[in-house]
Amino acid sequence: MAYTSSSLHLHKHLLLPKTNPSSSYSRPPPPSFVAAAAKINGVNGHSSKKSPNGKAQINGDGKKGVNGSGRKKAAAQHINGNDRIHLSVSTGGAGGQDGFGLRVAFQGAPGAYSEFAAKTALPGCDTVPCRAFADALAAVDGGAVDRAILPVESTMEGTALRNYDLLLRHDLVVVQEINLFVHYCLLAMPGVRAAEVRRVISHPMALAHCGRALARLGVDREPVEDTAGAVEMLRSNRMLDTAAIASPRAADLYGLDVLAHGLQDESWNVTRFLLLSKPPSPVTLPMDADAKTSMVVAHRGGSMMVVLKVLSAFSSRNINLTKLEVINNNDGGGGGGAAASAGHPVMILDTSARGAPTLRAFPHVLYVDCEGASHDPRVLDAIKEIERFAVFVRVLGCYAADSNVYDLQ
Ligand SMILES: O=C(O)C(=O)C[C@]1(C(=O)O)C=C[C@@H](O)C=C1
Repeated sequence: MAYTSSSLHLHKHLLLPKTNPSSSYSRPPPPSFVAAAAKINGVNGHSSKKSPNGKAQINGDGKKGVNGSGRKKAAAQHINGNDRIHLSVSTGGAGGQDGFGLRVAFQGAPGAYSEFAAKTALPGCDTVPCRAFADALAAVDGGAVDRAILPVESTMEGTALRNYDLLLRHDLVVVQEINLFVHYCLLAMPGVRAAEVRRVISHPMALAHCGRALARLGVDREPVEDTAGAVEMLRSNRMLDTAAIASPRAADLYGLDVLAHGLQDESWNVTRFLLLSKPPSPVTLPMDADAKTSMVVAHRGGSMMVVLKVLSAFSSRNINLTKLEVINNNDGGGGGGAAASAGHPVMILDTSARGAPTLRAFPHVLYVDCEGASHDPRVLDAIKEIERFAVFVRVLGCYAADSNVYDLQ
């Protein structure tokens, strides 16, 4: 196989006992957007807070956003339960720490999970729907918006390699992480019964996450751009033999019936999103903050030895890793792996050199997230050590560590 990827999922929340969120799905969702942080036992002990955010919003294309129904009053919590960090974060430029005045691009129609993640990160922001993730990243890169939100991994699928591919091609920095609990519902036009459904449409990831339930239903599956886009399509074409997989919020937003809750094969289904900005990072963290640093390391191959050296660079300084993904493309010849870039080297924008940033091709790459800020001398030393044997290291961002998992209940 030309292109392989293996990951060590070191996310703390994956190591913790599973809650059973599906138990609460039998009741309909509350009418308002209330993102309640499900605190993860024993991780950081920080409590979550709620802050009012009742702003109705219309996105640039005239569509209503998450809070756009006019009757919705959003009560989203602060993203960081840790006051010390939260209070020290400044979003820079326009907008306060809750994101008021900031425009955040997301992929999908209003009501997509990505939009909820953006509103969880920055409750006061204005969300801007984009057709594709590439459009969302181009929008922030080009200055049309202030931030973009990107799903980068999920407990069910691992790393979203296509989205990493996109991220690495841009000169963007990670400014925040958000773990969102993703529970899927089967939505249909009002009055349609489950027995009448012949086809289910949704984002490919959602269809994959609900494979067993869909097999039980014996329906055709059709991928579309995003979950909320599926709902919108269903609604505008008044499809009576088709259902969509999307969030209960999307059902509420578009006025559809929820035929079934908690459709995902695994009850514990969390997607990790990154909030991206143009550099320099508008977020400043104090030296002693609980922070994370994300980086990409390109090397000459012989991966397992390199992996050991990378692990040693961190472990010898007592630095914990929260992610390590190994990407190898051995022949560069367009082979048939499962990843978006199967058979192709990873393209990374090199912003380190003087002059214009250049796109460079690397067949052997590691995606690494470590605990600690990029200005922490221990992290700096570890990176320096890695630079001695790696071909190239790019720090993708330094941000407040947030191991909470946010739920839309
Ligand atoms: O389609 C959406 O609603 C999205 O926000 C995208 C997306 C993804 O790409 O992973 C986000 C979270 C869910 O896992 C399903 C789909």
